[in-house]
Amino acid sequence: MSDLPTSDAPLSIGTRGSPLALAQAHETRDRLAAAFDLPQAAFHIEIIKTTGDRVLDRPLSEIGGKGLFTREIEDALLDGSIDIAVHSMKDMPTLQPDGLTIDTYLPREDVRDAFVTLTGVALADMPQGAVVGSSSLRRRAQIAVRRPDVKLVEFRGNVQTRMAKLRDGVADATFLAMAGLNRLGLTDVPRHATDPADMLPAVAQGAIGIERRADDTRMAELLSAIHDRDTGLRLACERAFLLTLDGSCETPIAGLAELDGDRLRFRGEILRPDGSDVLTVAGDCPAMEGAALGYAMAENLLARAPAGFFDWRA
Ligand SMILES: NCc1[nH]cc(CCC(=O)O)c1CC(=O)O
Repeated sequence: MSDLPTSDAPLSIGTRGSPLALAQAHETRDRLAAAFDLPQAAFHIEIIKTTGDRVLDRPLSEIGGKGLFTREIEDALLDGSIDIAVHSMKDMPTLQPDGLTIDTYLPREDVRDAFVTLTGVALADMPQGAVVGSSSLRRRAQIAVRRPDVKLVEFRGNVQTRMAKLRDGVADATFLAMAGLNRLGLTDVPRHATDPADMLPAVAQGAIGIERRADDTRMAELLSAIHDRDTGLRLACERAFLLTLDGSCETPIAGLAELDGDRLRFRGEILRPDGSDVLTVAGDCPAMEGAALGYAMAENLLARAPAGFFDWRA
């Protein structure tokens, strides 16, 4: 391997500064260090504040716009001040700006949503009229479908803030990604992992992707050493599904592709935000053909969606 990073010329890893983002950047650094037998000093972690980090008082769906958590980081890649950027793929826009690419994925964490309370019960066991805090359009719609009696309140913030809100009685429960809890080592947070067969996660949930300049062949070569092929195959399908639906809406979307031998099996759904309608789709394909399947699954939903399905915001 030519041209490995050194402590004099470290590889610069761009990331947001949240505890979860830092854990993901450290995992990326540690995997690269292990793959090439490099010291930590051969890497530099560059923390970059994004619009999504600055605006804390409004639901993200209200701020709107693409790339709330990514624009400033992508600018740093484009101007050469960092070499790679580590992202939660769940938060990534489906298309990257000209000149950038994501083709490296770390092994995927748990894809499930965790239903978090002070006691660890499931959503189905919550009392009538319980209050659930979530600012995710998808989770809110999925809760409304399952428990129309539940009262939904907006809820943002990191795990500690959310647990404090539960203790203060602001809400009885919230949803968090199992992946985040696991990556932060938060084993003591009472949670009930929801089976994806009961509630589909967000597209790309639990996946970390690494972005680089498209023409940076040195980084391409380095990153190929830590790429997880299975995650890449699953994400190709899920991201094609999202991309195809994306143009039309800010509609709640869920989807999950899983490998079964040499087959990829996908399930997806779109919902009305109030939970009054859910359309689901499922299919499978050879593992290498996930992008075509994701596209076809989305086209299927678009063809079946009743008039006005995507117009809820108007
Ligand atoms: N939207 C925020 C976000 N982006 C990624 C994760 C969790 C980790 C992951 O899914 O990879 C979270 C927090 C959450 O949903 O609980």
